[in-house]
This record gives sequence, structure tokens and C-alpha cells, in this order.
Amino acid sequence: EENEVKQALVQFMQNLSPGNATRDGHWGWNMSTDPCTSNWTGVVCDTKGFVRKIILEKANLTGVLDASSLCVTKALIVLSLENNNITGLLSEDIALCKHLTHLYLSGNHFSGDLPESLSQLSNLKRFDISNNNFYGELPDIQKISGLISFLAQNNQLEGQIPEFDFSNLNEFNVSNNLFSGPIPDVKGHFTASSFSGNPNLCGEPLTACPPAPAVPINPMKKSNKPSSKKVLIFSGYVILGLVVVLFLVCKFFSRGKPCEDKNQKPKKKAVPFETTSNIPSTLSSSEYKDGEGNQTSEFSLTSVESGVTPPLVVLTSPLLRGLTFEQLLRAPAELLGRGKHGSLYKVLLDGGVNLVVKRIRNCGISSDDFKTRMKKIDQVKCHNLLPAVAFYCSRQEKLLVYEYQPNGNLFNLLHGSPKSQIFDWGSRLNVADSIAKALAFMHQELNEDGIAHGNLKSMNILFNMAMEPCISEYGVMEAENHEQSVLSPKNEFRNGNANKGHAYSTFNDDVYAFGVILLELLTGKLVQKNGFDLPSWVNSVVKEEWTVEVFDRALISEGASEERMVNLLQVALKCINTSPTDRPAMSQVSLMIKSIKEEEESSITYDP
Ligand SMILES: Nc1ncnc2c1ncn2[C@@H]1O[C@H](COP(=O)(O)OP(=O)(O)OP(=O)(O)O)[C@@H](O)[C@H]1O
Repeated sequence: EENEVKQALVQFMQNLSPGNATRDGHWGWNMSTDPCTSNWTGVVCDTKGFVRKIILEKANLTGVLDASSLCVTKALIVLSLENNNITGLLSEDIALCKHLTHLYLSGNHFSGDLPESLSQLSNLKRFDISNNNFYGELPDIQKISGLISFLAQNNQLEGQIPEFDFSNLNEFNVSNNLFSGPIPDVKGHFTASSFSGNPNLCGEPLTACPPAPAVPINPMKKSNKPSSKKVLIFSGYVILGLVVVLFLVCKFFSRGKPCEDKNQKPKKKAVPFETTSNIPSTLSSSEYKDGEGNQTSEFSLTSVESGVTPPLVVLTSPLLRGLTFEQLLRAPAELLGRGKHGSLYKVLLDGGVNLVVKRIRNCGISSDDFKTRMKKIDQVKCHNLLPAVAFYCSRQEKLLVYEYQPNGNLFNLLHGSPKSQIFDWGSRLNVADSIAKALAFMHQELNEDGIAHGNLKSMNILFNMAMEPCISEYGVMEAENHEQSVLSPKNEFRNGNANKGHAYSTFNDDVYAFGVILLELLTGKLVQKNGFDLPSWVNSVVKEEWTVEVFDRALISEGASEERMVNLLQVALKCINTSPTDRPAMSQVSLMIKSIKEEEESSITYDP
């Protein structure tokens, strides 16, 4: 049987990579070596010698996907062929790989209809076919109950969007296709960006659908699905499509408006870059005093890199599609802050879109790793994580671009003066719960890649338009504290991809940092000030059994439950355990906080 699997895999590769004779000796994928013991490139096996994962991203694969050969490997759970030049169809035979949980095919030239048999992949959790040329209607993939990610943006898929279980999905994107008709109820889980770029699509979170006209027409639709479920494409949708596009354009151009503060000065013009420094720099800022005497900065980003500069990589935002590095450089910008890891600028694009550009200094990550990390992180998004919308990476410069978040950060909410908003116990618990959930999710999804946050702190928890907390700057920094960077047992099992062998920040460090954020939420105190160190102080007070002394006075006077505050404190203390390996995993932390939150909620419901 082993031989049969090997033969099938060799056949699979022959179809996928006709030119593989030119690969070097480490490539494997031939009959004279073994996929597991000879470590064929991209093949990950389990201890019993079964092929479990095939990860061949950016491997210059040019042929077609021979699913019937591939699926002879019955135990396969992960197939990733992202960013190659694979053409042709995804065949019905893919359903023979019935244990598949992760199927990543984005960034290829697949075309044709998606096979109906996809719905038989009942173990599928993540499915990414974005950036291909698939067309036709979606098969009944929404029936797969464990699906948590469905990414199909930038294809030519059409028909109605089926009723996915949106509350179960962490990510969903069908933007830039040809879908039509009303969007099913997404229960507030996804925004317009998941649906935009489909001119005939309507309803929440896009614009409302028009009343159905009397005579339905269906100009170009082929279909083999029950008519009750059919989308009727009305001629009205053509007009609606234009309205939707217009609306999106207007929304796009007015998006920055709510972010502009009331005292906003007239729009600044970018000053041309001038540098007197000998040190090559691609950002320059000139500081000046505004009318009120406040120090502020105006600058333009510009590049002194000679020769061809690499392109700006736009990741998630269809709104930024086509944005170039040069446009970003030319846009007027304002310095928001200079941190340990670089400077941060607010950039105003033509049309009013506000972005934030972080120019990273000394992140300790090579350019290649940086690119790989950014792309990996982009594939794993979740609700309370602020995704980078673009990045730029050359030998001299690393820039990360985020959408501007108008509602400040957790640090300012807790420690800003004067305290502008009441930050009560319930809200603090919600923040802790949301951040723990998001971090646990990211850790789980990026476990094999060993990508932790690396710089988690209350300043990096931003509040979005809906005042929901979002983790920013995930995965950008190398570990600071190498003493804490001993690889955790889990980390040692990274798949053979980008990060192997690097002492990156570990998941344990993030758990510690999260524990410190919990302490800030509970005590309202700064982490460090004039020699004061919050974790040491809390530990010493708790040791003396003056536990209640640690809590923020505002929480005590509000009448917050002491029992639940102590419970949360216990979670925090576990997280800041000085022994990294004794800290709980974020998934455990998240469960503990969830149960405290549930107790809190039931007390509100049932207490008189
Ligand atoms: N996307 C964003 N939208 C709005 N404000 C932001 C955004 N990202 C960061 N900020 C805010 O800009 C300020 C400066 O951020 P920056 O990341 O440079 O600071 P820092 O975290 O102290 O730096 P470092 O991580 O380099 O130590 C902070 O107040 C931060 O909350």
C-alpha cells in the first residue's frame, strides 16, 4: 500500500509540475525515496508514516491538480497549493480526500465550476479559493457544519449566496465576484467588505434590495438547483447594481470623515521630501507648531531607494485595490507617535480614506520572513483582530498599513486623563473576553507557523468604530526578552516552513503580556512608572493577602463583584507565572474568562 501511495503522489506531482526534473536533490517526489522518511518537500507525515499535510506554497507549480492521484493518500488533512500557477479544474475527485480539513488553493489560475462533490468534504474547516478564475454557482458547501472560513474573493462566481451558518464562520469573503440577489442574514458578523464588488448583490450589509418587480427575467443563468432556492435576477438589479456601486464609491470616499476630529485643521498638503541626513531614509517628517501652539508634524513619505522598488502588497481591502507605493508616499500624513519599534503615521488618501502606516524599525525579522508572516497572518483573521490592509517590504524598509481606528486604545481608556469615559466592570470583562478569544484563535491557527503577537500591550488594543476592542500589530516583532523565548513544546512542532529555527516571540510571552493587560484592567494602574512594576506589586500584595487592595477604586465603588474580580485576578496570576511553560495556553485562559463572564451575565439576569 505504501508503494501505491508513493506512486500516486509521484503521479500527482508529475501533473502538477511537469518540469520538476530540474528541482534539486532535496525535492524528493520520486520513486527512489520515501515521502516521510526522506522528507519530500512540502510533505508532513504523522508518526505512523501517513502523509497528513502537503504544503507547496509558491513552489512554481504550473500544471493541473490531479485529485484522484492525490487522494490515494487517505489520511491527508491539509492541502495548500497557494500562490502557484496551477491551471485547469478542481475535479470531483477532490471529495475522495475525505479527511481534508484545510484546502487552500488561492492565488492560482484555477477555472471552471466548483465541483458539487465539495459538499461531501464534511471535515472541512477552512476553504480558500480566492484569487482564481472559478466561475459558476457555489456547490452546497454551506452544509458543511464545521466550516469556519470561506474565502472566495476575486473569482467570477455567480448566483445567489447560500445561507451559510454565519455565526459559526470566523471569516467569509465573496467580494469581487458576480454574485447576485439578496444577501442572507449575516447576523452582523460580516461587513460590506466581505460582499463588495458584486454589482448585483443587495441587502445588509450592502444597500437594501429593491421591491421585486412583477416580471422576473433571468438573462444568462444556467442552473440545476431547485427553483424555490433560485435567485431571480431582476432587470431591476442592473439598476440596483449601479446604485450599489455608487453607494460604495460614496461610502469609500466619505469613510475617513467620522475619524476626523472636531478640531481638525484644514486639509494639509504633502510637503515634498527633503532630507539633509546622510542616512538613507524613506520617511521624513518636518515638525511645526499649529495655530494653537500644539506640536504636530506634517510629512510626506518618499523613497530614496534606487532602482526598482517592490510593489506595495495590498492584502485584504478591496477598497485599496490598485493603491501603489508611490500613491502612499505622496499622501499627506501626520506623525502619531514614535515607539520602540518605529514611527506611526496617519495618512490621508485621496478621497478621504484614513490609514495608519507603521514604519518598522529593528523588528528583527528578515524581509523574506516578514513577507511570509504577513501573508500567513492575513489568512487567519478574526473578529477582534485588526488586519493589516497592506504591507511594503524592501531590503531597507518595512511598512505596515492599517485602517485608522478612531476610538483610541485601551491604554488611553484606562490611564488617559481626564478619564473621559466610564469604563465599568462589565465593559472591562467584555474587553478581556474578546481579546482572549481573538488571541486564542490566532494562537491556534498560527501554532504550526510559530507566529505569536510579540508586542501585546494595552496600547496595541484599539477600539474600532463600533467601540469593539481589536488587537493590532499581530506578529510584527521578534521576541524582546530572549530569556522568555525558549520554544514552547508546541512550537517545536512547526511545519518545515518559514520560521523554523528562529527564536521568535512565543505564545507563552503573549500569555504573559495578556496577563499584564488583565492586571491593568483590574487595577487601573500603569504597568511601569518610576520604578513601580505592576506584576511585581500585584504579586507582593496578593502574597500578603491584601488581595482586595489591588483592585481599581472605581470598580470597588461601582459595586463590581469581588468574587469575580478575584477570579479574574487568579487568571491573570496564572498568565504571569514566571515559568513560561507553567502558563496556561490562551485557549484555557479564554475559557476561564468566558465562564467568569457567564457568571457575571447570569448574576445580572437573576439578581434582584
Ligand atoms: N490603526 C490605528 N488607528 C489609530 N491609532 C492607532 C493605530 N495604530 C496605532 N495607533 C495609535 O498610535 C499611537 C502610536 O502607535 P505605535 O504603535 O507607534 O506606539 P507603540 O505601540 O508605543 O510603539 P511600539 O510598538 O513601536 O513600541 C498609539 O497611541 C496607538 O494606539
